[in-house]
Amino acid sequence: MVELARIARNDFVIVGRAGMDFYPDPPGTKTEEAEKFVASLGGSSANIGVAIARHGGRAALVISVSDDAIGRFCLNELAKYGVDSRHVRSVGGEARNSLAVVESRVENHQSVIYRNGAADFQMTTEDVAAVDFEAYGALITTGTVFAAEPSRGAAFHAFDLARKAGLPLIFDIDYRPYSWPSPEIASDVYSRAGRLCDIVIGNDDEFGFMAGGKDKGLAKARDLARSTASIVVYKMGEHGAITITPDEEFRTGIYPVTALKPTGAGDAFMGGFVASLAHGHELRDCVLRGSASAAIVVSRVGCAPAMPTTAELEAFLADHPGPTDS
Ligand SMILES: Nc1ncnc2c1ncn2[C@@H]1O[C@H](COP(=O)(O)OP(=O)(O)O)[C@@H](O)[C@H]1O
Ligand SMILES: O=C(O)C[C@@H](O)[C@H](O)C(=O)COP(=O)(O)O
Repeated sequence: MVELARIARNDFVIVGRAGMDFYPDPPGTKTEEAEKFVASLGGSSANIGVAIARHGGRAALVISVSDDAIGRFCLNELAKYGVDSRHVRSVGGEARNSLAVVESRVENHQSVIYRNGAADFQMTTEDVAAVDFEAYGALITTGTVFAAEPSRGAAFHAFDLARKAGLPLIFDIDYRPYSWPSPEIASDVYSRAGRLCDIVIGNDDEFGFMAGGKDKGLAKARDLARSTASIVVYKMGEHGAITITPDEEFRTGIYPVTALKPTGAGDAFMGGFVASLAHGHELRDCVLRGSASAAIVVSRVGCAPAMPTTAELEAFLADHPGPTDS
C-alpha cells in the first residue's frame, strides 16, 4: 500500500477512454422514436476527467481515439472542459471511437453502446511509457481498458510505472460485458488488476463479476480491503454504498432526487469522491459527496455536461434534506 496523501495534489492521470454520447431529444424520447439527438462527450474515463475538472482538480487522459471526425470531436470537447489531452493518441485504420446512444428516461431506459473495433483498445505500452507519472498525484483506471489487447498490457504497464513513481492506484471496475471475450477472463483480469490497487470502486454487479458470482461480490470487496487495498467502495445504486477499509466498514445512503436517467452516476461518484479526498474531507464525507454528485448527474441530461462544480455540489448539499438512512 502507498501513502494516499499524494492525492492532495489534486492532479490525476486517467487511463481509459473517451467517446461520443448521443441523447435522444427532448428528454424522455425513446431512441427508436427519436428525430433529434444532442451530442456530448462520453466514455466513463472522460466523464470522470470532466467531474474532476469541474471540482477544480487537474485531469489528464491517457487514451487513444480514432483519427477521424468523432475522435476530433472528443479532443475538442476535452479542451472545452479543461481536461488535458497531451497524452491522447489518434489512431488511423479501421479503429472507431466508442459511441453511446443514451436515453434521458428512467422507465425502460435503453443505452446502446457501439464498441466494435474500439479505438481505445489500441493504446500501447509505448503510449503509457511516454507519460511522466512523477508529475501526477494519483492514477485512475476504468476497468474496460483491460478487456482487450494491446490496451490490457498497456494498462498493467501504466500500473507498474505509476507505482514506481509512488502514485496511489485508483480503480473503477467499469464492467462492460460485451467488451470482454468471456466472464471468466473478465473475472481473472479484474481480480489481478484489483489486487494491485489502493482504492477500488464498483457497484454490486461489478464486484459480482470480479468475484465470479453476484452473491460473492461483497466478500470480494471485503477481501480486497483486508489484503491489498486501503479503501474499497461497494456501491448499490439506489441502496447506497458500503465503504470498507482495513479498520472499518460503514454504510451510507443516497440523496433522493427525481432522476431523469440512471447513467453517469458511477462516473460522477468517482469524480466527487476523489476530488473530496484531494480536498482533505473525512472518508465518510467523501463517499457522501460522491453520492451527492451522482444524484445531481442522474437528475440532469447528459453525463459529462451534467457533472457539478464544487459550488453546485455545496448548494445541493445545503438545500437537500439529507441522505437516506443506510
Ligand atoms: N436514482 C438515484 N438517485 C440518487 N442517487 C443515485 C441514484 N442512482 C445512483 N445514485 C448514487 O450514485 C452512486 C453510484 O451509483 P451506481 O448505480 O452504483 O453506479 P454505476 O453508475 O457505477 O452503476 C450510488 O451509490 C448512489 O449514491
Ligand atoms: O462509458 C461509456 O462508454 C458510456 C458513456 O459514454 C455514457 O456517458 C454513459 O452512459 C455513462 O454512464 P455509465 O454507464 O453509468 O457509466
